[in-house]
Amino acid sequence: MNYISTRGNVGEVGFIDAVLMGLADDGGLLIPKQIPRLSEAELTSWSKLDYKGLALEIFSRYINEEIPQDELKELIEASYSTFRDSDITPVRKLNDNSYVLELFHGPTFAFKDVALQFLGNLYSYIARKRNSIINILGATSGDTGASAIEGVRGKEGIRISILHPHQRVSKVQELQMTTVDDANVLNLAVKGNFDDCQTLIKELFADVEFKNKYHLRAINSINFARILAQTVYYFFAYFQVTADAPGEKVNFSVPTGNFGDIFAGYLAKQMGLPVNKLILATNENNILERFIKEGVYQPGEFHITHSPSMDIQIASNFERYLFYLYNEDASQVADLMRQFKTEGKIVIDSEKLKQVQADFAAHGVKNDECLDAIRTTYESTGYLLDPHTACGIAASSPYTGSDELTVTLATAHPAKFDESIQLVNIKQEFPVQISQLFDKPQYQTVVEHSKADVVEHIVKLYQA
Ligand SMILES: N[C@@H](CCOP(=O)(O)O)C(=O)O
Repeated sequence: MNYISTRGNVGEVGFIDAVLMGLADDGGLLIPKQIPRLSEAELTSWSKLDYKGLALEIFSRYINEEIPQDELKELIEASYSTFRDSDITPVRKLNDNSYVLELFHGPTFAFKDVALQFLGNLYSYIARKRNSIINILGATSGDTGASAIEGVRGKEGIRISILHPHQRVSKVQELQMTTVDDANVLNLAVKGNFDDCQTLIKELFADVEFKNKYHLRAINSINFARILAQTVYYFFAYFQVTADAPGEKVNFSVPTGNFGDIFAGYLAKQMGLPVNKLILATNENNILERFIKEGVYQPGEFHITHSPSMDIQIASNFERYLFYLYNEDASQVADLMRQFKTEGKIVIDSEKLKQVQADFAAHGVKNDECLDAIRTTYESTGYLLDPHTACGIAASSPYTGSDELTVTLATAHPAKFDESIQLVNIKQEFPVQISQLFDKPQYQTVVEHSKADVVEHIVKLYQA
């Protein structure tokens, strides 16, 4: 399997080079040259596999012999042995045909661990095998940063700098990142919002000379390895909920800000998983909802919400979807992205909009609606949702109560967002791994929203 760029100006590369390149050198995103398509027989045989077995099957389709099977198996084993649930991502029934897929049993209590435990180990593997220097640069609205740091802290040959928006992540997210005292970790709290952080790092990745000089590596979902690892739980959940109805189509409701998690679902569907609707759940930062409903992709006003990890205007992985929407025509994608840069928006025609609406449904959840979903779900089932999952549940409501099976991705543990949970007057107990963070000293550097300031700090770490 080789990888190409959504903008068509990068020669084909293998999986490891795609991981190392992160953002494609032409400014686009890397995608597999061909999406592997599964036969019904393969799907049936996969339905009996456990999580790690499924991961091995899926990863093998995208990695080929670059990483020998036994070594890939070891990487998977090491990555998922850190999870607290033996199913890795267990599925719970909420009521009738409605399920939640719990993705928060990894070390930092968020879905990001599923991919970043793997990517952290993969980077170590690449550092050893290829003698490559791994200087990670990432941006976070809270969860990716904590998870990426946890995935590589203290690891030989790896350094990591993470930019987060100063005072715009939850207290627990901040503590998870900034209480880490390993010398290979740098936390920069940028005076700005997540989009500012993401734009800064994308500018640095797009400067290919700088990127190569400092060996910059990505851990955000611009890195295809992130998407790949996240497809596994769609398959896993599908097989759990259709055990008595194999082949039946399933809806997935996905809280998403950067379009990465839902794009992984789209990829699973293109591989042949019987997915019905992909329901895109977002908050008041609703660029993706507006795109799906109206066909216009244009950032709006920035809102601070109860689901801070989704306080995002510009969704990285949107470009990957555009590539498939425009029938894999990289030159059209490059034109559209140029247009976005100059005019600040992309408008698609009615034919394309029909296709978008066949692929996705969308709902932008207002702050009150999010709290309402937490409260009513707790009262009716005793299940406590985190505010992002609550957006997923609210967005899925038109589909639940029917005959259709619907799975909502539970992207984080509620203890990460106690500020929101307190607003509905629910008292929760913190897992010990979280409560102990409050006694630790914090390490972070507050910086202006300035490329020069960020560069100064990260270069110091990378040259250490
Ligand atoms: N919600 C994310 C934002 C970064 O998204 P990513 O999927 O590209 O890493 C976060 O919690 O940091």
